[in-house]
Amino acid sequence: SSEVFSWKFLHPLWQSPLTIPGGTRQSPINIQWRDSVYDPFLKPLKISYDPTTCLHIWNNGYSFLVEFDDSTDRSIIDGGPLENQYRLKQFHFHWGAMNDWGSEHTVDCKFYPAELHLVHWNAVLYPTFEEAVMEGNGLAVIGVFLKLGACHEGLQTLVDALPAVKHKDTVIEFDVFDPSCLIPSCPDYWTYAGSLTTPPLTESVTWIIKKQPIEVDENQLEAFRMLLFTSDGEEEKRMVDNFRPLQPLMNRTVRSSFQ
Ligand SMILES: NS(=O)(=O)c1ccc(CCNC(=O)Nc2ccc(Cl)cc2)cc1
Ligand SMILES: [Zn+2]
Repeated sequence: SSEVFSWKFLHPLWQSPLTIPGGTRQSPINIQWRDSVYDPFLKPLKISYDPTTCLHIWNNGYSFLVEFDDSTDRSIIDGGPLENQYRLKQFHFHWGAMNDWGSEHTVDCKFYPAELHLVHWNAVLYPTFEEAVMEGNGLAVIGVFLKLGACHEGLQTLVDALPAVKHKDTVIEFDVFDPSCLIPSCPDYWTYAGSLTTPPLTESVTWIIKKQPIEVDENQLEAFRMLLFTSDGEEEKRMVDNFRPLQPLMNRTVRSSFQ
C-alpha cells in the first residue's frame, strides 16, 4: 500500500522512519513472559571483560557511550545463544524523563526507568565492527533493565564522570572500568533475533535480555537526565526519552534460558 508520507512516521529523535520498510526483525519488542519458550539447549552466557580495555566516555548527542579497545579479544562474551565469541565495543543507556518509562524493551508491557546495552561484535567472522553491523549474526547486545532502588556503587564511578560530558560531542578519558559490575548475578535471560534500535536500524543483533534488573537510585537516574542533547552554546535540551517505540514481533519467538 502506498502509505501517504507524513512527518508523524519520523522518529522525533532519530529523524528516520519509525518502521524500516520490509523490516521483519526490528527492536525493541515487548517480551510477553508466558509466550517465551524455554530452550534447554541454551548455554550459560560467558562474560570476560578486561577493565583496562576501557577507553573513554563520549556524549554522541543521543546517549553517552563508554567505549572499549576492541582491537584484541581481551573483553569478550561467548556461550549463551551465540555460535562465536563476540568482542565488547561499547555500552550505553536509554532512559526517560520520568521513572515510569525509559527502557526500550518491556516485560509484560512494563517499562523500566532505564535500560543498559552492552554492544559486542563478531570479530571471528567479520574484520570490522562496521561490517558486522550489516550482518545477521554480526552483533550481540546484552540488555539489562535498571529499576529504582539502592544506589549502585559500580555505576557511581561512571555517574561521577558524567558532568564532564554534559554537552554533545564531548569526551572524557575513562581508563579503568569493569562493566561486568553492571550485569546481574542471576544467569537467566531471554534471547531473540532483532535489530539496532537507532540508525542504521540494521537487523544484525542477537539480543540477550537479562531477566533480573539492577538497582540504581534516584540521584543516579537524575545524573543521566542532566546530560544534554545539545552542544555547548546551543539552547539546552535535556537528554531524556532516548528510546525507540516498541516494534512488531512478527514471525519471531523469544526463547528463555530458564523454566
Ligand atoms: N541501541 S542499540 O544497542 O541497538 C545500538 C547499538 C550500536 C549502535 C551503533 C553504534 N551507535 C550507537 O550506539 N548509537 C546510539 C546509542 C544510543 C542512542 Cl540513545 C543513540 C545512538 C546503534 C544502536
Ligand atoms: Zn541501545
